[in-house]
Parts: sequence; C-alpha cells; structure tokens
Amino acid sequence: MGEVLRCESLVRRLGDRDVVRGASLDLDEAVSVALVGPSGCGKTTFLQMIGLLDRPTAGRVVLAGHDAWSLADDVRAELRLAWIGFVFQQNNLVASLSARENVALPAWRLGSSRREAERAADALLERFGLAARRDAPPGELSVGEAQRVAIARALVNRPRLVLADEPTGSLDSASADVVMDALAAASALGAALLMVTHDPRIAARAQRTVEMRDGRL
Ligand SMILES: Nc1ncnc2c1ncn2[C@@H]1O[C@H](COP(=O)(O)OP(=O)(O)OP(=O)(O)O)[C@@H](O)[C@H]1O
Repeated sequence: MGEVLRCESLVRRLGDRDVVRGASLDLDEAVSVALVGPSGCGKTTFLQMIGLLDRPTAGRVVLAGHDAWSLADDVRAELRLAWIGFVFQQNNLVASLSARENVALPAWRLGSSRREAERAADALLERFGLAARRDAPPGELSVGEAQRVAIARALVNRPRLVLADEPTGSLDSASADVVMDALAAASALGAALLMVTHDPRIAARAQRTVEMRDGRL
C-alpha cells in the first residue's frame, strides 16, 4: 500500500500551552481511521495542521513525499488543492454561489474548464441525491443537504487524503448514513480517510480508531 501521509511529532503551541504534544501518524491509501478523544484534547488542531491550514510549532507533515510545511506558500496551496479534501464541522460553503458552483469551484481552481468542473460537480450531486437542488444557494439548503454539498466539494478533485472534522455532527441519522457512505466510497476508491468523530457508530465504520488524549495519540 502506498503511503499518503506521514506526520512526525507534530506540536502546536497556542497561547501558553502545547495543545498538540508530539503526535505522529501514518496513513496509507484506502485506509480509514477514526480519531476520537474528549472535547478540547486537540483533535481539530491536529487535523488543521495535517490539512495544511495551521502551521505546526514543531514536527513535519509529509504528504505525497513532500515536507509540506517547508514548501513555499503557493506550492503548498496547490498541493492542498490537488491532494486534500477537507470536510469542516461547519460546511463553509460560499453563500453567494449555488450548490453546483460550490462543488465545481475547487476543480476549476485546479485547472479544469468550467464545463468539466460542472460536469464533475453534477455527477457528485447526483450521487448524493442532490441533483434537484443544484441551483440552490447554501442558505436554501437543509443542514444535511448543505453538509452533503460540502462533502461533494471535498471529493471533486479526487483527493488522496480526505480529512473530516465531525462530518455528521449536525445531521440526523439518515443524513449521517448518506454522508458516511460517501466518505466510505472515497476511501474504497483509494483515498486515505481520517475523521474526527464523537459518534461510536461512525467510528465503528472506520478500519482503525486512534485516540487522542491531552494532545497525544
Ligand atoms: N487560539 C487559541 N489560544 C489558546 N488556546 C486555544 C486556542 N484555540 C484553541 N485552544 C485550545 O486548544 C485546545 C484544543 O482545541 P481543539 O479544538 O483542537 O480540541 P478538540 O479535541 O477538537 O475539541 P472538540 O472535540 O470539542 O472539537 C482547547 O482546549 C482549546 O480551548
């Protein structure tokens, strides 16, 4: 199995304390890992360093063989766009764009034509049962619909690494199942999946569970 991600001894100091204190983790392609742990133990902070959103105080994130945090900012942004799909706790959709445009945007930014990007977006929206909602702006979607759009957006560039921070936290159990099926499908297609969850039912669907306590895995 090919290695997708290796993080080595990640530390993140926030204020006067280390919130993440030397966390190391390897992920190979097609694996799914649930990250669990008590509220405030550092899970989101850890995920944001891996997702190239928050610079570690110490340690390395090796993604696709690159020491990601030593790259120039624009190169790192490009690596992130091509390799990582991030599903946030809040969906972070762009309010002024339609569901379809939100999903298409990362593909277009990565270099697809508008037409190709929209075709890829439509295929994902259809798979998530949202074909009829594609022209709606996020403000007109239910919480569950919006989260499925956010997952479609995260998957549109066929990322090798999918990071999800409580992707089903705000969903009823039927919508949570649809979301989980989508994430499981991405991992079956070869992506490495790392998801933070408090839900034991969701964690049970991952191949492996890793626990964080006090900033350590
Ligand atoms: N800017 C900051 N300055 C100081 N402390 C911070 C800052 N941001 C977050 N923290 C603290 O860092 C700790 C870890 O936060 P983090 O969000 O990573 O935890 P978590 O495990 O994801 O929690 P939850 O499960 O509740 O989402 C918390 O105790 C939080 O209060």
